[in-house]
This record gives sequence, C-alpha cells and structure tokens, in this order.
Amino acid sequence: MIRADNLLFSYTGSPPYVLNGINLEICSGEYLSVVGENGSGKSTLMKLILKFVKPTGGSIVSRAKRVGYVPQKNDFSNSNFPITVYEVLNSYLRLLKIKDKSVIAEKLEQVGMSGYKGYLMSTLSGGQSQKILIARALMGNPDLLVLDEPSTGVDIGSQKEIYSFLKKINKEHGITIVSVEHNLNAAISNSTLIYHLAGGQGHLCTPQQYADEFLKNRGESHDNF
Ligand SMILES: Nc1ncnc2c1ncn2[C@@H]1O[C@H](COP(=O)(O)OP(=O)(O)OP(=O)(O)O)[C@@H](O)[C@H]1O
Repeated sequence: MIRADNLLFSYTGSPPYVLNGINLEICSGEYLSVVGENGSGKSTLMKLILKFVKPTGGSIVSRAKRVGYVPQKNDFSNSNFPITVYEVLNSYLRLLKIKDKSVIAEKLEQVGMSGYKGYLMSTLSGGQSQKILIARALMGNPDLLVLDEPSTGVDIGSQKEIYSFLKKINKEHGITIVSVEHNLNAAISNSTLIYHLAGGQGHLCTPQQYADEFLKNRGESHDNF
C-alpha cells in the first residue's frame, strides 16, 4: 500500500537529512507503529505518507484510495471555541461532500460516543475528544488510517478502548493503520509491525523482535494492552 525507496527528506532541501535513505514497504492490512526518540523524524515520515510535504530525494508512493488522519494535537479540548461534536463531524462530512447525515451517528456509535452529539468539544476529556477525532477520520471510509500519537493526553481507560478499537477495525475491516507511537507498550501489544527510526534510518521488525531487541536492552518490561 505504501512504498518508500531510498527516501531522503530535509526541511531545508539540503543535508543534513531528517530521513536519510528510508526503504519501507507497508502492505495492505498491516498495523504499523512508528517509534523512535523525540526528533527522530516520525511525524515527518507521516507528513510524507500523507503528501503534506515532498521528498527531497528518492520516492514514496501510496496506493491508498481514501486516507483518514488523526493529528497529534487536539486543539478542540484546549480551546474555548464553542463547537459541538456534531458540528465538528458535520463540517467534515460537508468537506467530503457526503450527503448522508446518518454517517455521523454511525461513526459516533462505532467509537462508543453515541450520546455525545450535542456536547461542546471543550467539555470532553482527552480520551473522549480523541474518539471523536477518530470518528471524524473514519467518515470517508478510509482504507488507510494515519494517527500521530493517539494516546497523548488520554487516560489509561480510554487508551485501552482506543487501542482495542484500532485493532478491531484493522482486523475486521482490513483498514491499514500507520501510527506514530511514543507508547511502546501499546505499539508492542497492538501492531502487526514496528518501524524504529533512529539517525535518519529505519528498522522494521515484529513486535516480539522489538520487545526482545530494544526493551530488554533497556531493562524495561511491557504490560499488555
Ligand atoms: N516544519 C519544520 N521545519 C524545520 N524543521 C522541522 C520541522 N518539523 C520538524 N522539524 C525538525 O525535524 C526533525 C524531526 O522532527 P519530527 O517532528 O518529524 O520528529 P518526531 O520523531 O516526530 O519527534 P517527536 O517525537 O518529538 O514528535 C527535528 O529535528 C525537528 O526539529
């Protein structure tokens, strides 16, 4: 579904490169977590997948027909802007030129937020607003869902719900997921593959290999999600 060949990227257009020779193939149906230290280029790789920026060198090709995106920062919960859950979803529906309003109720139900249509976004918890943003990203029935740190600012209970939901839509609906993760336990427990970025280059491994190679070296353990 996504293929990068010798992908180079720098924000200035010249070296040093943030991404320096990425070769990666993400097949349809995978749930790939992208992990790495702060500043290792995880979000930059997402921007390239989403075509928000162009490669400085090499190539990245996506065959996804419809893409849903859940951004890292949820500006709604931290602002007093008086917008309701319904308005957020309805404006996106209009953007996608979808006439069938029942999609709103359908997606809210899917993420377990049916009763929240009339709530102001600013009154929702981090977990609740993240679920709304996932519902929004699913409105166009994407075959690829890209998320940037889905558990940031989300309580543990909602994290579990969100990851189990992501796993479900990946398995049952075959939606390919690419997710930037700082939550290593969640990456190990939920994804089918892990891509570890360091020094501008990436290393693809199974969650088990990742747990063995990286976490044991650091003396860390992981709890199941
Ligand atoms: N718009 C930009 N202009 C210039 N440099 C940028 C820009 N966005 C990111 N960078 C730089 O590119 C590098 C990679 O940033 P990126 O945000 O992709 O890393 P990340 O792994 O997602 O980090 P984090 O875990 O902190 O979110 C960093 O050195 C960052 O400062």
